[in-house]
Amino acid sequence: MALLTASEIQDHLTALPNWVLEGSTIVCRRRFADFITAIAFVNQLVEPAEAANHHPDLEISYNKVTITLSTHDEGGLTAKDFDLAAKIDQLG
Ligand SMILES: C[C@H](O)[C@H](O)[C@H]1CNC2=NC(N)=NC(=O)C2=N1
Repeated sequence: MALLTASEIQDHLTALPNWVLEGSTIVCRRRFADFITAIAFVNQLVEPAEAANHHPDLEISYNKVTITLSTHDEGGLTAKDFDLAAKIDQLG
């Protein structure tokens, strides 16, 4: 899958306001009531990630989850990242 151009990335980000561009990745930071709720959210990521064969990088700090997406195989952002970001935005 082809790397997106800067202009394509900006268009996708406009449609996904919870995500920010950080280097060659997009990042979403979520805060939950507590650790259990944060982990429950992380568990919800498994199904869409496996279905897409596309996996987020995750950082968990108590009730905060940082989700970082990029296409490792391509070394940057592709449509796969924005497709998964949109699915993640639908999760609780
Ligand atoms: C072999 C396997 O299809 C690849 O390594 C997949 C798995 N999950 C992946 N996830 C992400 N984020 N980027 C990839 O390039 C990637 N590649």
